[in-house]
Amino acid sequence: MLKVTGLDKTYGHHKHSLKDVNFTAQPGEVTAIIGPSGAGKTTILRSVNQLIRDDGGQILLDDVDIRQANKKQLRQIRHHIGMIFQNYNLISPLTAIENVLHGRLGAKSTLAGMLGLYSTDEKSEALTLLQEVGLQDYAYQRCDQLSGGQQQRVGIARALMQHPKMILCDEPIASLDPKSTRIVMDILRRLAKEKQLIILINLHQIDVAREYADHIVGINSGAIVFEGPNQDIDAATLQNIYRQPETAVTDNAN
Ligand SMILES: Nc1ncnc2c1ncn2[C@@H]1O[C@H](COP(=O)(O)OP(=O)(O)OP(=O)(O)O)[C@@H](O)[C@H]1O
Repeated sequence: MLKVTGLDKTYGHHKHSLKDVNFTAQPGEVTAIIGPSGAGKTTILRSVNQLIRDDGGQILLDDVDIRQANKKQLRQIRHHIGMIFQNYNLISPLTAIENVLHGRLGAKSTLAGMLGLYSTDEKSEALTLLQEVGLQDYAYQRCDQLSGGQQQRVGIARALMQHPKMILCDEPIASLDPKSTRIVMDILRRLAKEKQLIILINLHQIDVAREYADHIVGINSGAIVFEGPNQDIDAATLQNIYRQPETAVTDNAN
Protein backbone atom coordinates (compact mmCIF):
# COMPACT_ATOMS: atom_id res chain seq x y z
CA MET A 1 0.00 0.00 0.00
CA LEU A 2 1.07 3.58 -0.59
CA LYS A 3 0.29 5.86 2.35
CA VAL A 4 1.07 9.56 2.10
CA THR A 5 0.76 11.60 5.27
CA GLY A 6 1.21 15.31 5.93
CA LEU A 7 3.02 16.00 2.66
CA ASP A 8 4.12 19.62 2.23
CA LYS A 9 5.89 21.34 -0.61
CA THR A 10 6.77 24.95 -1.38
CA TYR A 11 8.85 25.75 -4.47
CA GLY A 12 11.43 28.39 -3.53
CA HIS A 13 9.63 31.44 -2.19
CA HIS A 14 6.38 30.66 -3.98
CA LYS A 15 3.11 29.91 -2.21
CA HIS A 16 2.49 26.46 -0.75
CA SER A 17 2.09 23.93 -3.61
CA LEU A 18 1.11 21.06 -1.29
CA LYS A 19 -0.40 21.53 2.14
CA ASP A 20 -0.75 18.60 4.54
CA VAL A 21 -1.61 16.11 1.79
CA ASN A 22 -2.93 12.75 3.05
CA PHE A 23 -4.13 9.82 0.99
CA THR A 24 -3.69 6.10 0.39
CA ALA A 25 -3.50 3.98 -2.77
CA GLN A 26 -4.10 0.24 -2.61
CA PRO A 27 -2.65 -2.62 -4.68
CA GLY A 28 -5.13 -3.92 -7.23
CA GLU A 29 -6.72 -0.49 -7.60
CA VAL A 30 -6.51 2.46 -9.94
CA THR A 31 -6.24 5.62 -7.85
CA ALA A 32 -6.82 8.84 -9.80
CA ILE A 33 -5.66 12.26 -8.67
CA ILE A 34 -7.94 14.91 -10.13
CA GLY A 35 -8.13 18.67 -9.76
CA PRO A 36 -7.80 21.91 -11.71
CA SER A 37 -4.64 22.99 -13.51
CA GLY A 38 -1.97 24.03 -11.01
CA ALA A 39 -3.67 22.20 -8.11
CA GLY A 40 -0.57 20.10 -7.35
CA LYS A 41 -1.20 16.77 -9.11
CA THR A 42 2.24 16.55 -10.73
CA THR A 43 3.92 17.75 -7.56
CA ILE A 44 2.32 14.86 -5.64
CA LEU A 45 3.38 12.31 -8.24
CA ARG A 46 6.96 13.58 -8.38
CA SER A 47 7.19 13.71 -4.61
CA VAL A 48 6.05 10.11 -4.32
CA ASN A 49 9.21 8.84 -6.00
CA GLN A 50 11.25 11.81 -4.75
CA LEU A 51 12.00 13.22 -8.19
CA ILE A 52 11.43 16.45 -6.31
CA ARG A 53 12.24 16.80 -2.64
CA ASP A 54 9.24 17.88 -0.59
CA ASP A 55 9.42 19.84 2.65
CA GLY A 56 7.82 17.43 5.11
CA GLY A 57 5.56 14.44 5.61
CA GLN A 58 5.74 10.70 5.22
CA ILE A 59 5.52 8.55 2.08
CA LEU A 60 5.21 4.89 3.01
CA LEU A 61 5.40 2.24 0.30
CA ASP A 62 4.73 -1.09 1.99
CA ASP A 63 5.74 0.49 5.31
CA VAL A 64 9.09 1.84 4.02
CA ASP A 65 9.35 5.63 4.19
CA ILE A 66 10.68 6.70 0.79
CA ARG A 67 11.55 10.12 2.22
CA GLN A 68 13.98 8.58 4.72
CA ALA A 69 15.84 6.48 2.13
CA ASN A 70 19.49 7.23 1.39
CA LYS A 71 20.64 7.47 -2.24
CA LYS A 72 21.32 3.76 -2.60
CA GLN A 73 18.04 2.75 -0.95
CA LEU A 74 16.15 5.28 -3.07
CA ARG A 75 17.62 3.74 -6.23
CA GLN A 76 16.41 0.32 -5.09
CA ILE A 77 12.95 1.60 -4.18
CA ARG A 78 12.64 3.48 -7.48
CA HIS A 79 13.50 0.32 -9.32
CA HIS A 80 10.10 -1.00 -8.22
CA ILE A 81 8.24 2.16 -9.20
CA GLY A 82 7.38 2.38 -12.90
CA MET A 83 6.65 5.73 -14.54
CA ILE A 84 4.44 6.52 -17.50
CA PHE A 85 4.52 9.97 -19.04
CA GLN A 86 2.26 12.10 -21.21
CA ASN A 87 4.89 12.24 -23.95
CA TYR A 88 5.84 8.54 -23.54
CA ASN A 89 9.59 9.26 -22.98
CA LEU A 90 10.68 6.49 -25.34
CA ILE A 91 13.92 6.46 -27.30
CA SER A 92 12.37 6.99 -30.73
CA PRO A 93 14.90 5.46 -33.10
CA LEU A 94 15.01 2.27 -31.04
CA THR A 95 12.57 -0.60 -31.47
CA ALA A 96 9.67 -1.35 -29.14
CA ILE A 97 11.47 -4.32 -27.58
CA GLU A 98 14.67 -2.31 -27.04
CA ASN A 99 12.66 0.33 -25.20
CA VAL A 100 10.95 -2.32 -23.08
CA LEU A 101 14.33 -3.86 -22.20
CA HIS A 102 15.41 -0.45 -20.92
CA GLY A 103 13.03 -1.11 -18.02
CA ARG A 104 15.70 -3.55 -16.75
CA LEU A 105 18.47 -0.94 -16.71
CA GLY A 106 18.04 -0.18 -13.02
CA ALA A 107 18.65 -3.83 -12.16
CA LYS A 108 21.80 -4.28 -14.28
CA SER A 109 25.44 -3.36 -13.85
CA THR A 110 26.35 -0.04 -15.47
CA LEU A 111 28.53 -1.80 -18.02
CA ALA A 112 25.93 -4.39 -19.03
CA GLY A 113 23.38 -1.60 -19.31
CA MET A 114 25.67 0.60 -21.39
CA LEU A 115 26.50 -2.25 -23.73
CA GLY A 116 22.85 -3.24 -24.00
CA LEU A 117 23.60 -6.78 -22.83
CA TYR A 118 20.32 -8.49 -22.07
CA SER A 119 19.82 -12.17 -21.33
CA THR A 120 17.62 -14.50 -23.37
CA ASP A 121 15.21 -14.59 -20.42
CA GLU A 122 15.00 -10.80 -20.35
CA LYS A 123 14.33 -10.69 -24.09
CA SER A 124 11.66 -13.33 -23.83
CA GLU A 125 10.04 -11.48 -20.89
CA ALA A 126 10.05 -8.25 -22.92
CA LEU A 127 8.26 -10.06 -25.76
CA THR A 128 5.69 -11.48 -23.34
CA LEU A 129 5.03 -8.01 -21.93
CA LEU A 130 4.59 -6.57 -25.43
CA GLN A 131 2.08 -9.36 -25.99
CA GLU A 132 0.27 -8.38 -22.77
CA VAL A 133 -0.25 -4.87 -24.14
CA GLY A 134 -1.25 -6.23 -27.57
CA LEU A 135 1.93 -5.23 -29.42
CA GLN A 136 3.49 -8.60 -30.17
CA ASP A 137 3.50 -7.80 -33.89
CA TYR A 138 5.33 -4.51 -33.37
CA ALA A 139 8.25 -5.70 -31.21
CA TYR A 140 10.89 -4.96 -33.85
CA GLN A 141 9.31 -1.76 -35.18
CA ARG A 142 11.00 1.56 -34.43
CA CYS A 143 9.03 3.52 -31.85
CA ASP A 144 8.86 6.63 -34.04
CA GLN A 145 6.82 4.54 -36.49
CA LEU A 146 4.18 3.69 -33.88
CA SER A 147 1.02 5.64 -33.10
CA GLY A 148 0.73 7.61 -29.85
CA GLY A 149 -1.44 4.92 -28.28
CA GLN A 150 0.99 2.20 -29.32
CA GLN A 151 3.92 4.19 -27.93
CA GLN A 152 2.12 4.57 -24.61
CA ARG A 153 1.59 0.80 -24.53
CA VAL A 154 5.35 0.34 -25.06
CA GLY A 155 5.78 2.71 -22.09
CA ILE A 156 3.52 0.47 -20.01
CA ALA A 157 5.44 -2.67 -21.03
CA ARG A 158 8.71 -0.89 -20.15
CA ALA A 159 7.32 -0.03 -16.70
CA LEU A 160 6.25 -3.68 -16.22
CA MET A 161 9.78 -4.82 -17.08
CA GLN A 162 10.83 -3.23 -13.77
CA HIS A 163 8.61 -5.71 -11.89
CA PRO A 164 6.99 -2.72 -10.20
CA LYS A 165 4.90 -2.60 -7.05
CA MET A 166 3.51 0.69 -8.23
CA ILE A 167 3.17 2.58 -11.51
CA LEU A 168 2.95 6.37 -11.45
CA CYS A 169 1.18 7.77 -14.51
CA ASP A 170 1.47 11.49 -15.21
CA GLU A 171 -1.34 12.46 -17.61
CA PRO A 172 -0.85 9.24 -19.63
CA ILE A 173 -3.76 9.88 -22.00
CA ALA A 174 -3.47 13.64 -22.47
CA SER A 175 -2.05 13.21 -26.00
CA LEU A 176 -4.31 10.33 -27.05
CA ASP A 177 -7.53 10.11 -29.07
CA PRO A 178 -10.62 8.57 -27.41
CA LYS A 179 -10.06 5.08 -28.86
CA SER A 180 -6.41 4.93 -27.74
CA THR A 181 -7.44 6.38 -24.37
CA ARG A 182 -9.81 3.45 -23.84
CA ILE A 183 -7.20 0.89 -24.87
CA VAL A 184 -4.56 2.37 -22.52
CA MET A 185 -6.96 2.77 -19.58
CA ASP A 186 -8.36 -0.75 -20.07
CA ILE A 187 -4.80 -2.11 -19.94
CA LEU A 188 -3.92 -0.12 -16.80
CA ARG A 189 -7.08 -1.26 -15.00
CA ARG A 190 -6.49 -4.90 -16.00
CA LEU A 191 -2.86 -4.81 -14.89
CA ALA A 192 -3.77 -3.28 -11.53
CA LYS A 193 -6.12 -6.20 -10.87
CA GLU A 194 -4.09 -9.04 -12.42
CA LYS A 195 -0.72 -8.07 -10.98
CA GLN A 196 -2.02 -6.40 -7.81
CA LEU A 197 -0.22 -3.18 -8.74
CA ILE A 198 -0.76 0.21 -7.19
CA ILE A 199 -1.64 2.46 -10.12
CA LEU A 200 -1.54 6.15 -9.25
CA ILE A 201 -2.59 8.33 -12.12
CA ASN A 202 -2.96 12.09 -12.69
CA LEU A 203 -5.93 12.82 -14.88
CA HIS A 204 -7.42 15.97 -16.38
CA GLN A 205 -10.40 14.12 -17.83
CA ILE A 206 -13.05 13.71 -15.13
CA ASP A 207 -15.10 11.33 -17.27
CA VAL A 208 -12.13 8.97 -17.64
CA ALA A 209 -11.43 9.11 -13.90
CA ARG A 210 -15.10 8.36 -13.17
CA GLU A 211 -15.09 5.42 -15.56
CA TYR A 212 -11.79 3.80 -14.62
CA ALA A 213 -10.72 4.76 -11.09
CA ASP A 214 -11.52 2.68 -8.03
CA HIS A 215 -10.38 5.42 -5.69
CA ILE A 216 -10.24 9.18 -6.24
CA VAL A 217 -8.10 11.88 -4.66
CA GLY A 218 -9.40 15.39 -5.38
CA ILE A 219 -7.01 18.29 -4.92
CA ASN A 220 -7.47 22.04 -5.08
CA SER A 221 -4.76 24.63 -4.40
CA GLY A 222 -2.43 22.01 -2.94
CA ALA A 223 -4.96 20.67 -0.42
CA ILE A 224 -6.94 17.44 -0.57
CA VAL A 225 -10.64 18.25 -0.75
CA PHE A 226 -11.86 14.69 -1.34
CA GLU A 227 -10.52 11.20 -0.89
CA GLY A 228 -12.64 8.10 -1.22
CA PRO A 229 -14.21 5.47 -3.45
CA ASN A 230 -15.20 6.64 -6.91
CA GLN A 231 -18.86 5.92 -6.19
CA ASP A 232 -18.86 8.40 -3.28
CA ILE A 233 -18.29 11.35 -5.62
CA ASP A 234 -21.31 13.47 -6.40
CA ALA A 235 -21.84 16.71 -8.31
CA ALA A 236 -21.26 18.90 -5.23
CA THR A 237 -17.94 17.14 -4.52
CA LEU A 238 -16.81 17.65 -8.10
CA GLN A 239 -17.77 21.30 -7.90
CA ASN A 240 -15.69 21.67 -4.76
CA ILE A 241 -12.66 19.96 -6.34
CA TYR A 242 -12.82 22.19 -9.41
CA ARG A 243 -14.00 25.43 -7.84
CA GLN A 244 -12.00 28.66 -8.01
CA PRO A 245 -9.04 28.28 -5.62
CA GLU A 246 -9.93 31.08 -3.18
CA THR A 247 -13.30 29.51 -2.36
CA ALA A 248 -12.27 25.84 -2.08
CA VAL A 249 -13.28 24.21 1.19
CA THR A 250 -10.62 21.97 2.67
CA ASP A 251 -12.03 18.76 4.05
CA ASN A 252 -9.05 16.45 4.26
CA ALA A 253 -10.54 12.98 4.46
CA ASN A 254 -7.66 11.43 6.43
N1 LIG B 1 9.35 24.27 -10.53
C1 LIG B 1 8.41 25.04 -9.98
N2 LIG B 1 8.71 26.26 -9.46
C2 LIG B 1 7.77 27.04 -8.88
N3 LIG B 1 6.47 26.70 -8.78
C3 LIG B 1 6.10 25.51 -9.31
C4 LIG B 1 7.04 24.62 -9.93
N4 LIG B 1 6.38 23.51 -10.34
C5 LIG B 1 5.08 23.70 -10.00
N5 LIG B 1 4.92 24.89 -9.39
C6 LIG B 1 3.67 25.43 -8.84
O1 LIG B 1 3.11 24.48 -7.96
C7 LIG B 1 1.70 24.41 -8.12
C8 LIG B 1 1.29 22.99 -8.45
O2 LIG B 1 1.80 22.66 -9.74
P1 LIG B 1 1.58 21.22 -10.40
O3 LIG B 1 2.32 21.21 -11.69
O4 LIG B 1 1.90 20.18 -9.41
O5 LIG B 1 0.01 21.24 -10.65
P2 LIG B 1 -0.88 20.28 -11.57
O6 LIG B 1 -2.13 20.05 -10.82
O7 LIG B 1 -0.08 19.09 -11.96
O8 LIG B 1 -1.16 21.21 -12.82
P3 LIG B 1 -1.47 20.77 -14.35
O9 LIG B 1 -2.77 20.02 -14.28
O10 LIG B 1 -1.61 22.08 -15.05
O11 LIG B 1 -0.32 19.95 -14.83
C9 LIG B 1 1.34 25.44 -9.18
O12 LIG B 1 0.97 26.65 -8.54
C10 LIG B 1 2.63 25.61 -9.94
O13 LIG B 1 2.71 26.93 -10.47
